[in-house]
Amino acid sequence: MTEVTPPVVLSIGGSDSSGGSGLQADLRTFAAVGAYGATVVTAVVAKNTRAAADVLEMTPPVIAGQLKAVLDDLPVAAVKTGMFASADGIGEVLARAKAGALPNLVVDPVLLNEGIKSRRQIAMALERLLPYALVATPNREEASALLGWQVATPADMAQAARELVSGGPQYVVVTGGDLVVGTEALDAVWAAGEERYMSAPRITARNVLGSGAVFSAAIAARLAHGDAVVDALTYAKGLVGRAIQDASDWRLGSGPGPIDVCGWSAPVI
Ligand SMILES: Nc1ncnc2c1ncn2[C@@H]1O[C@H](COP(=O)(O)OP(=O)(O)O)[C@@H](O)[C@H]1O
Ligand SMILES: Cc1ncc(COP(=O)(O)O)c(N)n1
Repeated sequence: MTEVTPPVVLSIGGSDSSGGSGLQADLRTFAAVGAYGATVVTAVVAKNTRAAADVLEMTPPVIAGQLKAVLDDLPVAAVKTGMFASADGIGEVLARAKAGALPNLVVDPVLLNEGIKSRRQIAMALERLLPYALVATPNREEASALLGWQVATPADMAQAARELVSGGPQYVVVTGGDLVVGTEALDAVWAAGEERYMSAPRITARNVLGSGAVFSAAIAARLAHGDAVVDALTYAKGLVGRAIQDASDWRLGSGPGPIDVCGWSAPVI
């Protein structure tokens, strides 16, 4: 059945001037999944497909003002958080999460390496936000930073997911986009007390920019549509794989470019 009004998903994160990741990727993903996207900008990142040049942080009052404007008005059904430039910015989101105002919260604990002054403080603030998340989606490096040990192997990823669940979120996916295990793209999932892996064919592709953003945004969008969490995870895994595949011939920028979440280059069957 077609919904009359699309479900609203709120993305809280950074603007990526290249358009490949961050809020821009989230909005494309929401559109591709049939959800309406609202945004809270936490930072403006000057970057292209080669490197990030500069990060302009939004102040906590600016973040709080955007949160208030959206949450006072729109029927937000799911929320995704991405990049933050400071721990104080996360504090504003945490206050709303504690007040129960952020339904179906998906936390992608983005920890950028370039242009960020206080990575450790951001990681600690994200740890405080995680108990309010329904789903968390760290990649291996982010899981390592959150837990303080090196998440290397698939067994480590499963252990990391289990440890992060004990810190609060009900579901944790440790993504392994950069892990080469045979021909598989492997993610470790801790879901409803059970450990499992999600696996899909690994695509040899140079364009993988925004894969993590698309994955977590698709989860939030499907949750907004009313999917059970495991169904939303399965959907997102399929979508990101297809998007990487369909963008494999794209030449947008001279570094790793964006992925085809909208299916513009999908084969016509
Ligand atoms: N080359 C690839 N082929 C297939 N799936 C991939 C590939 N790279 C990443 N993925 C998938 O994309 C999702 C995002 O993972 P990842 O790339 O680890 O996130 P991030 O961008 O945060 O580092 C995961 O489901 C991962 O398995
Ligand atoms: C502004 C900004 N920059 C980078 C990322 C990480 O992107 P990904 O991990 O999905 O490639 C992000 N979520 N937001």
